[in-house]
This record gives sequence, structure tokens and C-alpha cells, in this order.
Amino acid sequence: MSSVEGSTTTDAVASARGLKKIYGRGEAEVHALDGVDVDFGRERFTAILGPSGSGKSTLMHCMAALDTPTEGSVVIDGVEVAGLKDKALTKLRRDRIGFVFQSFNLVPTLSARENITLPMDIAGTKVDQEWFDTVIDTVGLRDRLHHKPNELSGGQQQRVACARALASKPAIIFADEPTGNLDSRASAEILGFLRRSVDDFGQSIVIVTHDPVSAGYADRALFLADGTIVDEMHEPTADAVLDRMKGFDAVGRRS
Ligand SMILES: Nc1ncnc2c1ncn2[C@@H]1O[C@H](COP(=O)(O)OP(=O)(O)OP(=O)(O)O)[C@@H](O)[C@H]1O
Repeated sequence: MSSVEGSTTTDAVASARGLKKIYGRGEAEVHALDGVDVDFGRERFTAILGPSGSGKSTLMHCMAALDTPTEGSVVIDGVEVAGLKDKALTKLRRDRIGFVFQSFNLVPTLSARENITLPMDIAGTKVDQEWFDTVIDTVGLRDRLHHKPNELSGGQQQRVACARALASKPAIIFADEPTGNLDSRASAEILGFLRRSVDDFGQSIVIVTHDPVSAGYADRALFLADGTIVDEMHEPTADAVLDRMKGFDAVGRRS
């Protein structure tokens, strides 16, 4: 087992065992994930950190069933992802997984409201109005619902993306550098909102971040290097995470 002791727990909403991802062949072969065992806790906020190229995005994409691992297993909310047929995979992604991208990924021709309800509209699921109201009030979007993405600031667009992820009450939300394109004030708003959705609504969240301050909002920080989990921290503070990151040398290993 290559993960650090303690990165697996019993009350997990998402788990990986022996996760490997190899890109390319022969001399161009890259082991982006090199045997990851990890559990993401239910109703917990987890941050994944690590140097550039350490495999953070690959791990997120494999966990969120957006990419297929070369080896190993991923279980989301009790469902083994490997071997699911297209229809079942689409249903898993739609019903149990939310994803927030660094670049917002909103549909430019739709209003904020339409973007938020789009996954449910496509699935033919009825929008739970009470929950919709709770979500948009929490992210402070009520007076922006009829605006198109290009009429919104970056922070507002990311709030729409977070509301879209939350609206279907997924088992877990993965967010890949959700504040990477935002200034510090908008970042704090988004992270505060993600934190509240864990504390108030019992949402489970995993984010990838380069930023120790962002990791400080999480319950747990995991550190990746060279495609494996090399360390973890419970109740991380920005200072403690910064100190830990200074312990990586140029290729990411603990110095
Ligand atoms: N589609 C791909 N084809 C080939 N190699 C890839 C591909 N995607 C990622 N890689 C390689 O896999 C490794 C891990 O990449 P990944 O994007 O997961 O790292 P990361 O930690 O998210 O990096 P960053 O912080 O820079 O976003 C890197 O060496 C990268 O070059």
C-alpha cells in the first residue's frame, strides 16, 4: 500500500484502492497515479495538495468518473465504478457526483437560473423549489438569476457553478481548483460557501488547490507527490499547510 497510514477510513463516501493511471507508452509513459489508496469522508471537506504534475487533477477525474483508471477500483457512494455500462455511468455522474471546474464551465447562452437547473432539466427531474431557494440564497444569487454568464463577475459565475453542483444533492462534489481564477475576496466567498454546505447541509466535498489558505477551510488535507499520497493533515491551518509544502523539494518528495 503506497498511501500513508490513515488515508483510508470506514465512513467514506468515495474510495479508491490501488488506483493507477498511466498516460502514453514506452519512453513517453507517465505514471500520473502510482497506486493510490484513499477514502474521502462523508460530510467532510477534503483538500488535495501537491506540486504541479503530482497527479491531483488525474485523481479527481478518476474519482469523479470523468477519466478511466489504468488499474484499481473507485467506489462512489457504494457503487463500484469499473465495469459500469454507459447508461449506468451517466446516471452515477448525474445523480451522485457534482463537479466544479476552475473555468466555471457555464453555458453562455443560458441564464444563471437555467445553468443551475440544466442537469435536472436534461435528466427530466423536477426541481425541488425549496432546496433551489436555499441554495441560491446561500450563494447570494437571488438578484442575478436572470443574468447570462458574461453579465456576471468571475466569483458570481463560480457561485452559479457551485449552486449547479449542489442543486441535485449529489453524494459528493469534486472541485478542481475552484478558486484558481478568482481574486482573494471572491475565493473567500466561494470557500466559505463550500464550507457552509458541508456544515449546514452535510455535503461531502473534495477540492484540489495550490493555496494553503484554501486548504485551511478543509477538515483534512492530503498531499500528493509523484502520483502517491505522501502525507495528510487533520484540521489543517494555512500556516501548517504552507510549512508542509516547503518540505517538498523540486520534484515533490519530502525533503
Ligand atoms: N492527457 C494526458 N496525457 C499525457 N500525460 C498527461 C495527461 N494528463 C496528465 N498527464 C501527466 O500526468 C501527470 C499528472 O498530471 P495532473 O494534471 O494530474 O497533475 P496536477 O498535480 O493536477 O498538476 P497541476 O497542479 O499542474 O494542475 C503530469 O506529469 C502530466 O503531464
